[in-house]
Amino acid sequence: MSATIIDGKAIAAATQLEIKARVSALATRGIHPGLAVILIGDNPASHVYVSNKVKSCGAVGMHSVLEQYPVDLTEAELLTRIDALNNDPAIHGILVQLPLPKYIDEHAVLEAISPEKDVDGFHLINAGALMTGQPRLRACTPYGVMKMLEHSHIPLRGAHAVIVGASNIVGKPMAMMLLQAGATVTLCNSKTRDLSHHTRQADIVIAAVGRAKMITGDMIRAGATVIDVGINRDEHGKLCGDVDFDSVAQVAGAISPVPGGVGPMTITMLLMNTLEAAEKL
Ligand SMILES: Nc1nc2c(c(=O)[nH]1)N[C@@H](CN(C=O)c1ccc(C(=O)N[C@@H](CCC(=O)O)C(=O)O)cc1)CN2
Repeated sequence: MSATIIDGKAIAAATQLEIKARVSALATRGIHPGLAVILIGDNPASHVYVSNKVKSCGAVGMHSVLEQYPVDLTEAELLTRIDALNNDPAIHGILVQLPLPKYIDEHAVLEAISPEKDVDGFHLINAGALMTGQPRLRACTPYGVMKMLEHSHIPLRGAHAVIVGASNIVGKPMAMMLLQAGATVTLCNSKTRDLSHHTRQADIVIAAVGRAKMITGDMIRAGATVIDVGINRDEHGKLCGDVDFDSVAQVAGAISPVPGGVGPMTITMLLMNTLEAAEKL
């Protein structure tokens, strides 16, 4: 293996120390950042993620509330809860864990969260602010990737970044953040012809497509930086990313692993957004 490992766990730990210090500073102004997490249904992975979010709040000295509802909660009931949290002065950040049950309109729910408390950065106002170069609250996963690149001193200005996956949560906001940092961005999707033609030209590849190990070493230019956003299970049921780590690590200059890469940064940037929302008071 020749690639340097971009250790998301270590970067997350360092960033959480900074957040903790800023939380203490806010306490001197009588402000205690608070996060409300809403979880609907019994998706086991979602349960793990929300419990890690709540634990991480405690670790940096933030207040959190976890509201868990059965899968038959109606959309109207959910909107009523969001409205109450929008008006709760002890709550600075609200997130509704995705995916939602199919019968609930995700867009309606995300737009119901006050943009000032939208610590996932998914509200149209926050997505639009990012798009027009005036970022407010930013989507946590791409925000975390930007921190990882910054921490690893990967040059972005003038670099060619290829993103594989164009979701609202990762691919699209990632493209906007990289563009704003001066990168030339290619945004690929599931219908892109000859994907490796694009990835082989990249200085930076961001894999966010949701297919286990689909980015292989032959698709990567020697020395490129590869960030793996995927969370999948391989044929043995083991957690893996969208990147075939073993073959890509032979050619890449730097690579983030799964687990221990982008995942811990997603949670850390949620804390950062909650802090930033509270600091604006
Ligand atoms: N409202 C939201 N829903 C979802 C988001 C989101 O940002 N906001 N993202 C994903 C899930 N997610 C956070 O919610 C998330 C996924 C994975 C991790 C993580 O730390 N993964 C670990 C491995 C964990 C494991 O063992 O399963 C790692 O990569 O090291 C954190 C957060 C969808 N929903």
